[in-house]
Amino acid sequence: MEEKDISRAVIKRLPRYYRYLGELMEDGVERISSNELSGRMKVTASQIRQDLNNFGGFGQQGYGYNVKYLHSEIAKILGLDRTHNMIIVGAGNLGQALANYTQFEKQGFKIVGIFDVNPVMQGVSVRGIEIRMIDELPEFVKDNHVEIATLTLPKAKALDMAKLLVDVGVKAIWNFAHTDLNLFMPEDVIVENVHLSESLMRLSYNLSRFEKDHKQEQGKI
Ligand SMILES: NC(=O)c1ccc[n+]([C@@H]2O[C@H](COP(=O)([O-])OP(=O)(O)OC[C@H]3O[C@@H](n4cnc5c(N)ncnc54)[C@H](O)[C@@H]3O)[C@@H](O)[C@H]2O)c1
Repeated sequence: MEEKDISRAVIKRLPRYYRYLGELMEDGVERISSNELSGRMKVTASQIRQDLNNFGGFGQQGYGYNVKYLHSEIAKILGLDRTHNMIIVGAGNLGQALANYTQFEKQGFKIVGIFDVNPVMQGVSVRGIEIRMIDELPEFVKDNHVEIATLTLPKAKALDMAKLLVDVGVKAIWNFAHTDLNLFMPEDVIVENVHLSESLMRLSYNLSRFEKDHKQEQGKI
């Protein structure tokens, strides 16, 4: 399958296709046309065909897409066809909430360790995963083939921690601390910054716009 030159916009949409296809599989649906998928996802059928054609076209005229096949091909593209060992650094509210969420494991992201600097937390378990102290981290990363580190620690500590993690062999950082770590990391370190408040700001913008439009509509009557 050709995967080169897939635009970032398409890659960004793939997780959503993957989620819908997973739901279709759970419902026992074996094939789906781009029109049906379009109805469910509220994306135009031509956009769906265009997006999925990037990968050599999974669809067949008059047959539609084989849901299971498409799901597994997208999984391969997204690297979900294998397990990724992951640790959480910062075992506070957010770190523990992420550790308690079982869905990541189902998608192949296995939380193998949780780390913190607060000695009070040493040995406490979250969903059966023991919280360890940072001094154990370098050896743990090497021994457990840790690929991804989730950063849920204070912003001021994030960069130093990221550097330490990279030094001991972590390849990817899922960063929740409010700093754009990618700007400070070597290019071969993969960083995904997550800012829930940005999502909330988009919601707020849409809400304000809706209210404004609604008032204008009322003004016309
Ligand atoms: N990106 C987002 O959308 C989002 C949302 C909520 C919170 N946050 C951020 O996530 C971080 C955690 O938030 P929280 O509410 O869980 O805070 P918290 O205070 O409950 O937890 C932070 C934890 O990090 C630990 N810690 C401090 N220094 C450390 C170090 N050097 N190494 C390892 N652990 C260390 C603390 O002991 C504490 O247990 C904060 O930076 C917060 O701003 C981001």
